[in-house]
Amino acid sequence: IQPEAPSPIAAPLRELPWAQLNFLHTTDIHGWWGGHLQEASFSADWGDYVSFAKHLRDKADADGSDLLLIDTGDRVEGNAIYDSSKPRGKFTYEIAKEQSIDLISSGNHELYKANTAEGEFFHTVPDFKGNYLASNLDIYNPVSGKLEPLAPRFKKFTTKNQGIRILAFGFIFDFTGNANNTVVQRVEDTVKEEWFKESLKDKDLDLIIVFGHVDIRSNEYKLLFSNIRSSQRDTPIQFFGGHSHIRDYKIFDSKSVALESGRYMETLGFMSIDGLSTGGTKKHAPVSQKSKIAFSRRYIDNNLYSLRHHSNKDEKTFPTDHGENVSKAIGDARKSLGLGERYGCAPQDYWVSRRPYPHRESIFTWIENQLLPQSIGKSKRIKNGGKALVITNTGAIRFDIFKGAFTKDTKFLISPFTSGIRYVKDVPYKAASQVLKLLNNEGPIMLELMENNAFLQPPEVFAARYRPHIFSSPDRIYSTPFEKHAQAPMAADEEPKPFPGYTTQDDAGEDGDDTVHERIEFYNVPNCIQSTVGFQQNDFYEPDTVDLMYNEFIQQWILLALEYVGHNYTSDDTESFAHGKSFTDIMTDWVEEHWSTKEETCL
Ligand SMILES: Nc1ccn([C@@H]2O[C@H](COP(=O)(O)O)[C@@H](O)[C@H]2O)c(=O)n1
Repeated sequence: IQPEAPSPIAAPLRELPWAQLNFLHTTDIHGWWGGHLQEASFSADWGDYVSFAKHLRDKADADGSDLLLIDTGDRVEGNAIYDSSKPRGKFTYEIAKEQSIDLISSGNHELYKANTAEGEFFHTVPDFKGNYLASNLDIYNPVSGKLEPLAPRFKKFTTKNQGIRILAFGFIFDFTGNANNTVVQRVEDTVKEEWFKESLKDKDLDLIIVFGHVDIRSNEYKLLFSNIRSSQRDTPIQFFGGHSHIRDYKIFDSKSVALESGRYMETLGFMSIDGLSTGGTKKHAPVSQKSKIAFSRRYIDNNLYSLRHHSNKDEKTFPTDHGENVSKAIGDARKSLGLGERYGCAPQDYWVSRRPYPHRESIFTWIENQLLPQSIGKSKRIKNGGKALVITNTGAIRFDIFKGAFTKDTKFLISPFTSGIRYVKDVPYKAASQVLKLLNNEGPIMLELMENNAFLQPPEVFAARYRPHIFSSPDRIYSTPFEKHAQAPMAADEEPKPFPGYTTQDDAGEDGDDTVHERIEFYNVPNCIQSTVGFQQNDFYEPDTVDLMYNEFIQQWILLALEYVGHNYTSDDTESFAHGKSFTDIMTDWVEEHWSTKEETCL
């Protein structure tokens, strides 16, 4: 645990359903190696995970069962430890490789920029040699220039204790936003490949694992399931997914299920299978002689109260030397990056999706009404009487702002990306004012986004397209007041009481979370929000033209929307605002100017 992390809090827990074959699954870590330093529920760090996995491995060795660790990508971008280091990712690879991961794959964030994909090639792939799989991902070898698989396409192996013979594939969804040094092959094309069909002819298998950076309810996994099932009629198939940042579990058929394990080191997904055949040479008799296959899942809140409980350890016996060294290395990296540097004090909480939009506690309402108008309003063009519409995608904002200190750490949690703001000058207002609607409503742009597997909302919100039940209904707004610090210390004889946190509903019911929590509200937000800048309250007439400004990440969709309303602009018609200053820096400057750093407002 990091020295500044809040202490773990006692809570009612559900046990881990330990079985013949067990898994720990992480996904979408996005650089949160240090855990959450403002939330007790998720305050354990990567070093604690190293200790936890060691205890569970020992347990498996002691009772003759097996444990496998899986990570399904998006390890980078989203936390100061990755994004504020120079070069970006300087500490990430060294920290990640301290965990012994059995199956690992790439996410889309490893591929947005060419040098991040090269980071995989030069670091993560060799660090996890033999365990990194890339079933549908190629890279132009940075040394030879030749296109080649980033890592092996598949792997067959036998588990250490039970002798379970496993065939594993590591996929990424049909991502189209990658830099041009990688090639993602669509899943529908990959399943037609000879190597894939050939690998499925193997009759000496006890289990197939499909893991990857893929929403477990996506068309890609649907297709993989039907394809594999048609040649392996009876073999159990275990899927692990990611990308949508949520906890979820899907049942495909009586012998096939899928687990997705959240985001940002909040969740350690636990999965177990009983009743598998064991065709390999096994060192131990099967743990249980169940003839029927049985799957179980648990989503572990990543904090020391949970981790100690599930490993049957206490404060003294839980930390291993290895784990403590990893925690120290994370702490040293954080210190060297100066992440405690304070830019201001947030006067209140601002939420991504715990409040509806618009709302005075919505982070998007703050950006729309204060941050963007006040920052862009200072520009010469606006001061000289110009007007602008400024559009940004909600998915660019990655996390909530908590009342109190806004530090260098906070800056990158909220907005880790390097994108600046660009604009098209003097766009006819009639056209410019239709763009937001086109980006947000069902229609041609939305169809294009879907076809490109691109999205502009936060991933958790986008996940609702397959799971509408995750949204709160608007009339629940204040029915369960959220109190961040509701976790009162317990008296020694008191039973732990539930406090707000994850309350997951999945295909197996509502008992998946290891910690019994009270529900937190979750609201929809649009693809994009828009600020109007330079308009006066008493403006009577519409302007003829405005500057149409936008987060550069969404340029292709802005230009497409303009084309749809009859105005063809190309990227040559666009200019960068403030010499390409990133949105992240624009936000930080605003915070420095408007939110006092005085100690007493930071309590
Ligand atoms: N440079 C970037 C990269 C991504 N986004 C937005 O992030 C969302 C996707 O996040 P995942 O972690 O699920 O890959 C999506 O809304 C993108 O629009 C961005 O704004 N800038």
